[in-house]
Amino acid sequence: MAATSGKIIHNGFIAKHCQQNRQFSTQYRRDYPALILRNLLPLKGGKLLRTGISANHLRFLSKYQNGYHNRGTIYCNAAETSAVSSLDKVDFHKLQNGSDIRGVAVAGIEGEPVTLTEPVAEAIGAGFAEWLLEKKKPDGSTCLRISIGHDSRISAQMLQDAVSRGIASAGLDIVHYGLASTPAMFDSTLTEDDEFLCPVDGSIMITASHLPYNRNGFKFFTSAGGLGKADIKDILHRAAKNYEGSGKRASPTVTRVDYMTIYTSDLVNAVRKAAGDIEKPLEGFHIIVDAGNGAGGFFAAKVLEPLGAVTTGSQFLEPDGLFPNHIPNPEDKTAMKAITQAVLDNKADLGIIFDTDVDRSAAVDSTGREFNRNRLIALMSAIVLEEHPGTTIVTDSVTSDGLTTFIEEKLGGKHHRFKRGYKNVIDEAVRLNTVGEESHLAIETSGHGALKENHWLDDGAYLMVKLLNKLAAARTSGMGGGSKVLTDLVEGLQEAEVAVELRLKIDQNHEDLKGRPFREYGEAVLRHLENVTDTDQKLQKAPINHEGVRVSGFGGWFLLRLSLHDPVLPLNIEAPTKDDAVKLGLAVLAAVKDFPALDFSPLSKFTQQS
Ligand SMILES: O=P(O)(O)OC[C@H]1O[C@H](O)[C@H](O)[C@@H](O)[C@@H]1O
Repeated sequence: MAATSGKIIHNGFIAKHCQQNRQFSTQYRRDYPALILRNLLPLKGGKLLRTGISANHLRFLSKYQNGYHNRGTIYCNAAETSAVSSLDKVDFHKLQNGSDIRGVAVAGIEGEPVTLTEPVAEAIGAGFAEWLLEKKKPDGSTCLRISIGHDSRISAQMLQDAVSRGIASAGLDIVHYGLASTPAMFDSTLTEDDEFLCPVDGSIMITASHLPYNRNGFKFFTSAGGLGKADIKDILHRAAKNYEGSGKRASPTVTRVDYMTIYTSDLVNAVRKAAGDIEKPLEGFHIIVDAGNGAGGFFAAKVLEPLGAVTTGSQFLEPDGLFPNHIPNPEDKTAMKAITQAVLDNKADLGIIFDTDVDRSAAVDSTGREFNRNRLIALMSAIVLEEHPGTTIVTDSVTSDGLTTFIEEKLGGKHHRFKRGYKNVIDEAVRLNTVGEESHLAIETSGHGALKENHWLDDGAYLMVKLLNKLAAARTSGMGGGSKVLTDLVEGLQEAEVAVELRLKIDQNHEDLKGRPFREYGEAVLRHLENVTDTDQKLQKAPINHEGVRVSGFGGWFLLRLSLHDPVLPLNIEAPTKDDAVKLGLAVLAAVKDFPALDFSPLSKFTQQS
């Protein structure tokens, strides 16, 4: 969604940030009475003491931090940032996580020292600003502008202020959006709207997606999309230099913009337009949202309700960076159980669940059947193939054989199974279009998904808008209410009785690595597995495969591959029965047990169960 019309700024004001002590304090401007916070939090000289913040205090702070209220000035240090001294030597490259930056931002968990300190974040902010200057090469008359948003994590404000100082040191303008979603941040690089100071030249989302509360990180965008691995490496390289250099300190001038107003009104307008310009196309539908206390709570009040839907029974809409109810993650079984139960208890038509930063989503129909993983891809493929017959659907590597059959035989499309990683999948769909193969959907089993019609924006909320369009259109054409229209669309998708993912860890300190990086070791395991399966008559290697070793046999399949981020070999097995799945597991076990640095105990355990 990229807005192009003029709109009114809400909450727009200028906030000047004062120069801060490099090691300790972060200044927040709030109109919540400073006294209340002072009573609750241990203060010393206008700053929080750096020890003894209890879980309750953190919870209070996490909720409090996410309001849009401003003015009164409070000096505090929301998250403890110095388990390592702030000027300790830092290996910046270890903060790279594929095409994101991630680290530990809150102290207190044993064995997880803080790596994302204020000085580190400040150096990263400066690194991104320098990278952007080099990319855009503005002439002297223009000043580049960067938008910054964050999810509900308790370290969000601390990191936001620190990256802002870094950006200001490079002389760029800064716009704060407050609590926002990752897709909204990308959207702000595309939207043309002077009043909202858009488009921005670059954008930063402060999030660590579904990871635990003590982690945090950064995602970066320009109008060309999310930055790739090489760009992140470059930014971290620059950050390391900034961190070591003396670096000039800057007091950023920040403009606050309620960008989520633009973003949500675009989502609302998309549904209205698809329904033939009806004001309340979802009137009479009961739809429940579960935001898992992440940033997605807006979807109930700002998207569904204006469209006429009833949202009672929605849960965990309040931002709470300690995630007290469940992990905001549609891949998590507890999270899916929570939304399913809410739909059944409230006799709702549909349930919608988001991850923390709303770039991933899943749904549940009125009978409690989940639309996630392969079923969500099947549903989205059905919708997109109705609009674009024959188009190619690009997915990640762990998708099922049943999905391929469904897309190709039932829907008449083409399934291009590529690699794991949302950026890989999106980039591949973009590439296919450039070489003449039409593709309109790139989607992962993780719940990430992007459409060509939506600028290839990786947006969990927009995926849900496509489902809402379908509900609204079905009712308009007299096809009856409820989510049956969606359930009917995935009719015929074959789903395996047994579907497991086992994650086999590589011990990086094991002598069998002989000092090699874990990736080399993992690749050696994969090569060996490939050779062994080549000689087994009962197994057939997938003729086209872009990642790891994918093999069919015993009516099912397995895929062993290297994790995108971790020293782990994830193994997916799908089969019609447990016995068949065990046979596939035993074939893998026979090959990997020659590698002592690999912890294959989850696989041994799986093959012993019958
Ligand atoms: O390779 P894995 O460890 O399974 O992780 C892969 C996943 O990592 C992150 O969560 C990305 O956001 C996903 O796009 C990706 O699929």
